[in-house]
Amino acid sequence: MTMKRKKISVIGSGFTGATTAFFLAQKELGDVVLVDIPQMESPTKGKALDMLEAAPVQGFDANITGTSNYEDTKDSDIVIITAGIARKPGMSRDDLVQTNQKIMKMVTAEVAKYSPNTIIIVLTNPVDAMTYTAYKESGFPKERVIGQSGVLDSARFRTFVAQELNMSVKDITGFVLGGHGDDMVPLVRYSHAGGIPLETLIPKERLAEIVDRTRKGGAEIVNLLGNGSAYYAPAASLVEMAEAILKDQRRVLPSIAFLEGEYGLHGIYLGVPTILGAGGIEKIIELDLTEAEKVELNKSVESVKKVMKILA
Ligand SMILES: NC(=O)C1=CN([C@@H]2O[C@H](COP(=O)(O)OP(=O)(O)OC[C@H]3O[C@@H](n4cnc5c(N)ncnc54)[C@H](O)[C@@H]3O)[C@@H](O)[C@H]2O)C=CC1
Ligand SMILES: O=C([O-])CC(=O)C(=O)O
Repeated sequence: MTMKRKKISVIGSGFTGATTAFFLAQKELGDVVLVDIPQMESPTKGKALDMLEAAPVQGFDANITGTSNYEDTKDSDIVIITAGIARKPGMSRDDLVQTNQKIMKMVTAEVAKYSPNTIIIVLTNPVDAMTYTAYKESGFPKERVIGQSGVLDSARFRTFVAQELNMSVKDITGFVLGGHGDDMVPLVRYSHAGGIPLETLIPKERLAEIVDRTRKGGAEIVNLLGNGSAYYAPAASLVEMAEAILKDQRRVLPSIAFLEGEYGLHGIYLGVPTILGAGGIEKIIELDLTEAEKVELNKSVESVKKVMKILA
């Protein structure tokens, strides 16, 4: 029996796109096609070749190519969209909406034309609204258009908790609900260290500080970098989602999913716990929320709706 390699296209060959391409190849999840605009074709080809030349040293079997021609993305199993501008210190993610919506529309149209059966994962900010844009523009079923925020936000939360407790990050779980903005909702009640509820291990005030740092985790990196936003942890998060889909793992991961009644919400893309498998979002998991958590979630929903109103 011959096993065909998977094909993964990554649109946008900037910091997040290039890093994602490299992680995908290192994990041998498939052959990677890295796409950018024609003016960026040469550096995109250069990055792809440079990565490919790491293969003999690191010992991975995956082809990586750079292009500005969407024909090269034909019949992708997964397309990851990172195309667009990133924020600079002092900006919010929402300040990117007008520019990135235009880019998202153009990119999605090309992606859908050449890979009508693919699964799209969106990273571009403001990601809840951009995932909605890709959904509308592609005409794909909602299960096949997914956004990335919760894996990253939970990873930040888990990092800070592991540091606080001086424990392995491997044993820390976290759950972040809502939009990818400053009022995201890290669900402490559903977070554990080695199966032990965090609330029994960390004093309330410290937990509140960790939640606050998580909410501002993107801005913390933006301020440190000075000229761009995070890319290693975002790329790692995209790859975890892509792997769950490509290998039909049915992982329980937070994704930005289209809600039609879940959590009492309709017609909005928002970060919720999901099962990711071969079909994309196989299931949205509804958690019981306390009244206080509901209030926090609604605040986050209002922020996402405000950005969605700007969409043309
Ligand atoms: N959802 C999340 O958790 C995260 C989202 N982001 C977002 O991801 C996006 C990308 O970030 P970076 O890679 O750091 O930015 P970057 O500026 O390094 O790369 C963006 C790339 O997109 C390309 N691009 C622009 N228009 C395009 C088009 N029409 N077609 C194809 N490519 C196009 C640019 O030429 C550039 O190479 C930003 O919007 C950023 O805010 C970044 C980190 C986490
Ligand atoms: O903060 C940003 O602009 C990029 C991003 O979404 C993140 O790192 O969480």
